[in-house]
Amino acid sequence: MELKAEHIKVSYGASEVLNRVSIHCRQNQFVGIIGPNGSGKSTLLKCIYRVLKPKEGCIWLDGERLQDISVRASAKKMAVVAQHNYYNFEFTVLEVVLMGRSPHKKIFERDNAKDYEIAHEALKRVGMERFINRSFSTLSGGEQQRVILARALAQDTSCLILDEPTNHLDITHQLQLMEIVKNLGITILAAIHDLNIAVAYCNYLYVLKNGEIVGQGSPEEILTPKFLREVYEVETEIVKDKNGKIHILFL
Ligand SMILES: Nc1ncnc2c1ncn2[C@@H]1O[C@H](COP(=O)(O)OP(=O)(O)OP(=O)(O)O)[C@@H](O)[C@H]1O
Repeated sequence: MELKAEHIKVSYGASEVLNRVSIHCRQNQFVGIIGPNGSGKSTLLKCIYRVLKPKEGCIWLDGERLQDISVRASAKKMAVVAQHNYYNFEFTVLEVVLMGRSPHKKIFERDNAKDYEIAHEALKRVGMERFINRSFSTLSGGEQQRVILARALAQDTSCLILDEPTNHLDITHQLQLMEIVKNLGITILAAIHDLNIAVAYCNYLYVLKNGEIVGQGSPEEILTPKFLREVYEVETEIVKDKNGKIHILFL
């Protein structure tokens, strides 16, 4: 699926948080959004997954304007792993993952054997099948994050939006999540803090600072010590490993 955001403007009261931000995720590209705290990454993603309505600008899914598509129809195309996941009621892990199936069902249609199979498979993929009957609220932050990824996998979409997906995860599960997501072979848009994770998995990066895109390109093209100094005010050294992949050392 192709995803485009054009000239997105968002303000909270008098303060402008996004100023005419445009991004383009081509089909099956893994696109990262990086940038300092408060630069507007989550706000941009929230506009895309319909939690926020931009003041100006337009979002396109496969050439259709998001505002012209029903929420159910967009949920069939786009799944979300957000930063914070709260439920007001007690749900088991299985119930949370089954929620991923709801865009595919009619109102009041019950989950069927195929839905259960898909949910089990998704939980297995993220290594959470043994927690299937646990209450979601009793899980650790990292376990919850993996269940939310399972819910997104069960949604079976051609686009996945991730807001700092590795936040709560230890290094094993950070890499596991990124590998799972990459291997889906679908369009991915992810806000990522860890620059080395972004380098390792993204084909293309957008850099946000103070609500504006200040850089874009492949990680190798844009992540230079000079650019990182300008954006993050840190000193770095870029090294290449034996496969030619770059790694950022913070000095
Ligand atoms: N509901 C709100 N009301 C007022 N200001 C808000 C609101 N939500 C976000 N902001 C502000 O908008 C700016 C952008 O926030 P956003 O969460 O998009 O940044 P971010 O780049 O995702 O940050 P982080 O890396 O810290 O998660 C911040 O200055 C934040 O304080």
